[in-house]
Amino acid sequence: MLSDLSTPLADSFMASSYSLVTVGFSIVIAVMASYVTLGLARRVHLASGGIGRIWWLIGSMVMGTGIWATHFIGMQAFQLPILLGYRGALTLISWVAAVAASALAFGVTTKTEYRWPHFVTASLAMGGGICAMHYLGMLAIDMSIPIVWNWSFVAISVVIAVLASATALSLFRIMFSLSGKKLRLFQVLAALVMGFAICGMHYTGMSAASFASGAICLSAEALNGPELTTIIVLTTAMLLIAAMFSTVLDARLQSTAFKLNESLKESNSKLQLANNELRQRAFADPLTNLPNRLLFEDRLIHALLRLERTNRSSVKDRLGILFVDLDGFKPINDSFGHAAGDEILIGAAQRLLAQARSSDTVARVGGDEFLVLLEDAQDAAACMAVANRILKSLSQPFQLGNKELQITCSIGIVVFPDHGDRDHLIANADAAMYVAKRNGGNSFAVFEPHMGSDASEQLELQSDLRNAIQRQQMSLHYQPKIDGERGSIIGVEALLRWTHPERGMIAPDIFIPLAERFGIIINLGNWVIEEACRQLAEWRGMGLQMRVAINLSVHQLRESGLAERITQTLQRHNVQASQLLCEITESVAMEDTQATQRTFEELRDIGVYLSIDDFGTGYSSLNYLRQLPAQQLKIDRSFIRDLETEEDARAVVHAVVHLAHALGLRVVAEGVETAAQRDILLNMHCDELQGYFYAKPMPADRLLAWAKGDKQDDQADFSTSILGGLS
Ligand SMILES: Nc1nc2c(ncn2[C@@H]2O[C@H](COP(=O)(O)O[C@H]3[C@@H](O)[C@H](n4cnc5c(=O)[nH]c(N)nc54)O[C@@H]3COP(=O)(O)O)[C@@H](O)[C@H]2O)c(=O)[nH]1
Repeated sequence: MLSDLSTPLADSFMASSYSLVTVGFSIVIAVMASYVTLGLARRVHLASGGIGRIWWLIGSMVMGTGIWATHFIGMQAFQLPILLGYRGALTLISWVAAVAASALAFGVTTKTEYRWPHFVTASLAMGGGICAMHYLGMLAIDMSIPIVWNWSFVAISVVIAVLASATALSLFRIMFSLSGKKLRLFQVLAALVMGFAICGMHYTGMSAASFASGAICLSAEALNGPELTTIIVLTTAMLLIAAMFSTVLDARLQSTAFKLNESLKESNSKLQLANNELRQRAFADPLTNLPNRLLFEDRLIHALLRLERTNRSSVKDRLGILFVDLDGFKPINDSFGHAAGDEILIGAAQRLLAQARSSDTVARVGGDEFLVLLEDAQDAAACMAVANRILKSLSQPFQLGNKELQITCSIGIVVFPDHGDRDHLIANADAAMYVAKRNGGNSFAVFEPHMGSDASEQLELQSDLRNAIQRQQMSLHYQPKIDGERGSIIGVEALLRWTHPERGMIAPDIFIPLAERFGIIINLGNWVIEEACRQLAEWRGMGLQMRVAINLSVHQLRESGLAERITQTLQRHNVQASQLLCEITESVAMEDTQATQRTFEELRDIGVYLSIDDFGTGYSSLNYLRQLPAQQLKIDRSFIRDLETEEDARAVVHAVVHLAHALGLRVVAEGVETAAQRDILLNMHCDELQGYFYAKPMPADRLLAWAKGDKQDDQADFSTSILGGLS
């Protein structure tokens, strides 16, 4: 079908017409080429490196070829009375121009950085490329009379090409941020606008050209006719189909890759969450959410490394560690239940955090044990200030429902680098804490070397201690107690001794705390009960009636069945219960009042005598002590030491003697070292006296020899036994 679309400029020009089908075909080619190219160009934007460059090359070829094909198909639709043909070289150059312009335009538009200058460059390149291709293509027609140009139409064709390209590229740019249906819509829109740019330019450009009547085409024998159309159509169609196919394939691959990537991201984030959870569990205490020992040690290592870096030339900065152990936590847990215990622990953790700075670390490292790492502590005084705040804060009552519970704590302090090397800091803080605890709790102690906390040494010692009984390294030494009125021996205190094969005699001050901490004290205590009863039986066989005092640890008090065990041991050795006296230090009695009360009553029931040891060192409630079925009160030797020099000490001892007598208790003074002390105590009507003035603790056989006269002149006589003298 032919249609006259031309506007002849004058009679001297040939009439022209268009085949509408071929025009339509050229438009389809232009739109399709644009659609495929935009898809490819999007691949360029999404892909990276070499792949992106390949897509860019293919896209530029498809677009360039599309423009070029649109032009030549448009030329096939253009009908003149003469046959037109095209010079090969210029035809090729026009193709190169179209491909190059497309390459430039898409190269710029697909860049991540895209501003106004990029937009203008791309639009000019695209529009200019379409025009260049068209007019080079027209130049390839070699006419005997040159084509006459209407320059206004030429200009309009250029404007159409540039503006439509700019619009198409803008739509194309928007496509980058879209997906799904919107993306397809914008791709179609951009392809239509780009198709309009190519065709609009071409057909406007063709209206600008007039062919003179009588002119002939000198290149008519070059590229021409239906063959040319077939070649163009087939090449273009194949190129478009191949490009479209590869775009779809790539889109699928990209989408699969995208999905894989997304699922990988999702798996990664799940993995990350799981990792965080594991980390949290590995490094945090689940009850209080505080760091656990592992995390504390890690933070400590880092803090020490930082400190070592800043202190390279001299000690400028220090760090402190506070070992905080709650006093009396176990009884609360036992009496009020674990839920109450948990609440106390959570509350204690919060109070500790409130006393620390945000740069400090508060960790829970055991049942009721906490560690506080004070970074940038200036000195021990700064740590002590924090310790004081903690003591104050923890001693405030805890509100549990309608109950008010009160606890205290013991704190051990170490300062690095003053108190030992990095590997022993926590052990040293622990040792200092233990000293604070043994001093009655609710206090702190700063580490001193004699606290003997060398961790490896302690480990070695405790392992030796476990075998000490079996290896017969344990023995009891006995220190006489002298009756104040009669001046004769009224009994002895059995004191445990450990003869270590390499270290020699180890003092109970060192191994008893170790035994308590490592759970060996029960065995040792049982051995003491057994040995004391055996010795009593042996002495009885020799005609000596003796009362032996043994020391009980808080752990023994808490153990159920102590009274039963003592009863069985007494029976086995056929010893009267009244021959055994159990000493419990005041602070132990106060630490676990329920256990003390219960055990004291059981021991009283079986007939064993009871004594409150080291009286005056703890924070006793006299009302509570009054309720304990004890027969004796032993005044701590620190008061006896100061009797001669300090009026205060005399006043205290005097008051204690009166108080004890008022409560029906006998009073024992320990640590009597001088005759003057003895005289003062006797004047105060102290019932019993014990101390180096009379005799140091000694093995049973030495005690016998000593009793038979192997002693200094003014020392007590062991010749008579007065068992039964106590009421
Ligand atoms: N749970 C158990 N504790 C025990 C047992 N055996 C001993 N211990 C406790 O160990 C602490 C140290 O005991 P030790 O080194 O034996 O010291 C005792 C005496 O030697 C000492 N003492 C006695 N007289 C004087 C004196 O005049 N001056 C002076 N400086 N020290 C003296 O006092 C210790 C006895 O104290 P106490 O028990 O308070 O009467 C000590 O706390 C023991 O209790 C055991 O088997 N189980």
